[in-house]
Amino acid sequence: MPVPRYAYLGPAGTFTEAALRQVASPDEARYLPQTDVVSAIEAVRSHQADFAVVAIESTAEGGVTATLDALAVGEPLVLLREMLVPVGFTLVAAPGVRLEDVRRISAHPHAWVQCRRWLAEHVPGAVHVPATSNTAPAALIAEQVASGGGPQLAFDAALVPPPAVAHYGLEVLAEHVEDNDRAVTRFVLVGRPGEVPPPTGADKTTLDVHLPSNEAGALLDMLEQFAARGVNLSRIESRPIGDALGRYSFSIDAEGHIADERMGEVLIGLHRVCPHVRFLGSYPRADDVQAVVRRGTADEDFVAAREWLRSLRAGRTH
Ligand SMILES: O=C(O)C(=O)C[C@]1(C(=O)O)C=C[C@@H](O)C=C1
Repeated sequence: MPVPRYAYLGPAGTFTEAALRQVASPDEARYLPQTDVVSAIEAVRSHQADFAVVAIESTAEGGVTATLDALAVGEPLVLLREMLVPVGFTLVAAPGVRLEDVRRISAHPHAWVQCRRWLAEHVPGAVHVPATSNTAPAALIAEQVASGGGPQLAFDAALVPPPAVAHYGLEVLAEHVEDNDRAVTRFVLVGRPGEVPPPTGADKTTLDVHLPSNEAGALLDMLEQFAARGVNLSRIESRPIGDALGRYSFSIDAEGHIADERMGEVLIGLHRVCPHVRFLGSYPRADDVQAVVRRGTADEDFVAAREWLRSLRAGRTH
């Protein structure tokens, strides 16, 4: 059996790597670090990787737009699993730097927003130097230290995941600098379409849907497909399609599995009323919360109703 290859946002020590470790240990898989989520997703499309692990949603920012946009177009891919990683940050620097000397802080844009209040209070006026990942600046500091001082860095300190501190041998300026101690990021395992993971009773289905242009009530029509079948949504976001102003696609996470009768009926309904529906997979929920099945929406209810219709069509009257 060939060793499965996983593309993910590196370098080593990112939260994305923590999510990947929940899927496959480095002893049984090849980890392929990438500089951004789009490259990780494209590595699967180009067959350089078998799977990608990417952030899709965070308690700080909602949907990760780079991921949503990369999944919405191009060769179809599917989500196979979701992983949750608690997120917190440590402010680090090269040895010798003091907190009062810090003016420029390197951080992934999502990390910066998650520490904004702490930074405004403790390092007022600090300038954000955007980084490609949470550990990219850590690797640069470690390189500079290893090269005995090397070329000057464009920043004085960096926000990094706590496990990266020991990995890169960094100096801690402050711990727990995150504003929300319940921050979580949701990651997904992305693969090429094939078999859909079996239903577990606690599943999610991800879709990308376009609405008919210039039609009053089109959004309501689309949402009614879910509401009428008792399917709850856990995320819905609009993203520009890009071909004209005012044209948006809707990225949706719905509770349930495509194998559930009610979800099947939702997809049939969406196919009827929406010009474009991309199925991005049904997969087990990381929190294992079972879907609440509203009265009249269990599999048996749909099967019985279909049987009743069949008998009416066959000439019976009840
Ligand atoms: O995986 C990482 O460490 C990242 O840098 C990425 C990322 C993200 O894309 O949202 C992951 C988790 C945190 O919410 C901040 C940044």
